[in-house]
Amino acid sequence: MATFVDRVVLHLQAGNGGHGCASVHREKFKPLGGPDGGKGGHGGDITFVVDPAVHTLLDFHFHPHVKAENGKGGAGANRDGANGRGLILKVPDGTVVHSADGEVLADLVGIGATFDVARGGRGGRGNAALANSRRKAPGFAELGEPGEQVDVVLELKSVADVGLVGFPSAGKSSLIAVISAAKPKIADYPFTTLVPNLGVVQAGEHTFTVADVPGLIPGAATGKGLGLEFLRHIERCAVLVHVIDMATMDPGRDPLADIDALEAELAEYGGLADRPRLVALNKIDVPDGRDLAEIVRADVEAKGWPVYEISAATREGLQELKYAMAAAVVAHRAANPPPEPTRAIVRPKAVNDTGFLIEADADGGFTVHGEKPRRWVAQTNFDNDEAIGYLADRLARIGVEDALAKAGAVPGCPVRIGGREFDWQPSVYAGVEYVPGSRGGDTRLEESLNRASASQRLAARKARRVRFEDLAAGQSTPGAPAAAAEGVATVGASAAGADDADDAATDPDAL
Ligand SMILES: Nc1nc2c(ncn2[C@@H]2O[C@H](COP(=O)(O)OP(=O)(O)OP(=O)(O)O)[C@@H](O)[C@H]2O)c(=O)[nH]1
Ligand SMILES: [Mg+2]
Repeated sequence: MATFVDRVVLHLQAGNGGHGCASVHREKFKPLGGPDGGKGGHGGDITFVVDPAVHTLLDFHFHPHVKAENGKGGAGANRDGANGRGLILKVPDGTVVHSADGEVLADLVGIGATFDVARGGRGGRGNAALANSRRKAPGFAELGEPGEQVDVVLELKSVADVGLVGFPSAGKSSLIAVISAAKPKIADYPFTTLVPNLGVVQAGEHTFTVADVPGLIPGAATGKGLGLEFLRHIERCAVLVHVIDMATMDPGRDPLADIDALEAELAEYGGLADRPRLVALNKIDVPDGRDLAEIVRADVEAKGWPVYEISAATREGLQELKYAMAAAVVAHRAANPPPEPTRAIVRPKAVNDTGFLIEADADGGFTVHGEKPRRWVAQTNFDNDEAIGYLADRLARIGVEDALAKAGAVPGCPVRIGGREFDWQPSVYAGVEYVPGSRGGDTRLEESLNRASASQRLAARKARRVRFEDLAAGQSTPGAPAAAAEGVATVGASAAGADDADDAATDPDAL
């Protein structure tokens, strides 16, 4: 029988985005025909899907490193790169996905349940897409983003209808072997069963699954023996069957004490109180076994649970037990319709796509947190000055530069964004000359203050109009030519102002 693997650590790497391309269109008699670099394809995602044909996590055990395909790079003539193929990993029903630090990311129950676990990186834009009215022929393109890299722990909680509960060597594996086609290991030493065995049982027209799990000893709920392994698998069973050993020679153990000990562990684990119980008194074929069973039967029945005297060795009493199990499972199914497969699971990580946050570091530097700054840094080719300037423009536009200045950054101090470290040089990358003024002042601000205000410009325009009207009326004055020249200059200045505003409003990089 194939090894049953119910816990694996997986290292997942979604595909990287393809790089955008920087290319210039060339044609005869048209040497510089404009930018035509295409964008890179997106990297492939990694998704878990519950598949009915998969029963263990064994495949992942042998292949714990999984990588989806990268996006292809863009090319000239506006050719976009192909997207990387996504990977669909088939997992068994009842797989729980944990993050490396133990947080439950998804609980995959029901055929078809899916979970997008690692997202591929976005492809970079080519220089054709980066061109705008100001930057007509960008000599750079965006890099593709790296795909998400995550480590997860997959854990399989068996989804069986009936769980067999009992002390080690009570005969649980022997029972599942005789009522189903499962061939578990059976031996006369405790903890023979280390991982659960699942068997399919047919009773009349009903079919159900039975899980034989490792033996339980007192203290299991706190981790003794293989207790937690055992309890994890019992958690999802609809019906529990106590398998009680009628032939144990251990001093201090008797059937009722065994049941009480098992119940105490189940109660400590919690959440199992509502499961219907059956009691199978096993090994009645041994001398005294049958007598013992008859003696304790009444006491067990007093707990309100149906009792079956069986022998896994001689197969006595198995039919009644099988039919009783089937009846309990059918009753449970009728009361609890099968769970809807979880198709869309909201990713637990909140994606902040709006802003950024500045954190002061111990060494006098600053770290900028935020989805956009992180992504923009990842998209930047640091071998290309134009691309670096573009990054600085983008960061300045959402206010990172101002916020750093406010937080107390001084030129030259380290600023960390998306795992990279920069020396902060305000506005230099953006190509704007920064001339430090007096403390609290800024020469650029003073220049703009010297400009005529809107009301002054309006007054000048009115004055001009009056003079033109005067001219039209034929009242020539000696000051008119000078006034006309002043008017032209004013108009020119305001037109330049409008240009600035237009650029800022239509710049697609604000995205
Ligand atoms: N005489 C007799 N022996 C049995 C019967 N059922 C099981 N045994 C024996 O009891 C021993 C333990 O059986 P297992 O089926 O391995 O017990 P288990 O409950 O699965 O034990 P663990 O896996 O260790 O928890 C084996 O030697 C079996 O042959 C029975 O009905 N009659
Ligand atoms: Mg066993």
